[in-house]
Amino acid sequence: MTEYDALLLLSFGGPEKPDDVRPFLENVTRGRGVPPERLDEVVEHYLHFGGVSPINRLNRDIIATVEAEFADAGIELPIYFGNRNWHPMVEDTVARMRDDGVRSALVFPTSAWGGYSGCRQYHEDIERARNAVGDGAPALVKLRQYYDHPLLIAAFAGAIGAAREQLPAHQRAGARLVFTAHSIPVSADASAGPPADGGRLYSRQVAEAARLCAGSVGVDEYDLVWQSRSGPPQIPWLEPDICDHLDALAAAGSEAVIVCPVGFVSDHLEVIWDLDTEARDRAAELGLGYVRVGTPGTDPRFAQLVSALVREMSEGGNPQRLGSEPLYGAGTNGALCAVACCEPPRRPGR
Ligand SMILES: CC1=C(CCC(=O)O)c2cc3nc(cc4[nH]c(cc5[nH]c(cc1n2)c(C)c5CCC(=O)O)c(CCC(=O)O)c4C)C(CCC(=O)O)=C3C
Ligand SMILES: [Fe+2]
Repeated sequence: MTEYDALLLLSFGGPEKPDDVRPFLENVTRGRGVPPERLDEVVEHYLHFGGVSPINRLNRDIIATVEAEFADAGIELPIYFGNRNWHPMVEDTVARMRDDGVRSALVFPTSAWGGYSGCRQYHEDIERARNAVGDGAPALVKLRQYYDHPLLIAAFAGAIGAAREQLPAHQRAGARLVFTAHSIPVSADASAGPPADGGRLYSRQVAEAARLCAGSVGVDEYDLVWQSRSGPPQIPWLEPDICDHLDALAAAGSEAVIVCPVGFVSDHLEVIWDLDTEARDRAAELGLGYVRVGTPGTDPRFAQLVSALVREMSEGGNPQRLGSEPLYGAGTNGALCAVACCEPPRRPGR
């Protein structure tokens, strides 16, 4: 059994006060060709919530539930928290880990998926942080993708059932189940995963997770749509967009929707703005009943999932999983998990 001294929860990061919003967005979009008009729009989304993204608080809540779960499970690993784009920055956290004497740590990413943004970029964060710390930086071993883990699917399935109960009784049976995940450029999806697997690893994993969740709640007919597209309008991203899809459902005579944010582990800004604000308003205009499914982050099964991944990595054994799409994502010190996996798109100016 390999010995590890700590777990690092590695996430995206978000602003915690109005003055943080611009510098945070500059970190996120550095060199990525996101047009200024889109950025101005996103600034407004954050300011709508007082300039505070819920994401850091949610990650601290996740850490608290995982600490309790580790205590129950007899896993003696302190948990550290670091982000890609905002404080606590992963570089600072890894420096603190070194100062605390951590030699070797597991890294739990808050994205369940393959693809550049959801997986490879986390390897890059690990490598950048270790380089910044230099001598004595701990070895960092990233945990694998977990999009089809039975505990994740069970948490979503439970939340779908609970959401259905929130609809008025007469809408429950007929409500359309709609899964949604973060859109990415079609070109980024095409290069997601090792080329030998044929690409599209992100959208294939999302589609499989949706199928598994629907199956767990006994629903045969459902939809998968995308949200929160960014980038210049002439570049194609995964479609249909959630709001366009609500129009189509209303036109086809649907009376209500159950919207499941299968692509997100917690209620961060894309969920509370794009779903709880924009999509909900659209549904109201269309006269569609609307309920949004809760995310799994604070479900005890999510903490158990972290324990299970830690055990799997330290004790070996086959991954517990329900799906069959290719599964990657584990790597040491930022090394890629497979040859040419999730090559980043070429962007202007790079
Ligand atoms: C696949 C995916 C996930 C899920 C996997 C994972 O969780 O990692 C995710 C998560 C998140 N994305 C987030 C925020 C943002 N994403 C942006 C931009 C982008 N996201 C992309 C993809 C993804 N993003 C892409 C292809 C871009 C275009 C620019 C680029 O090529 O990188 C921008 C720039 C402005 C905009 O254009 O919207 C912001 C502010 C937050 C924090 C929210 C909060 O504060 O609560 C979280 C968790
Ligand atoms: Fe994003």
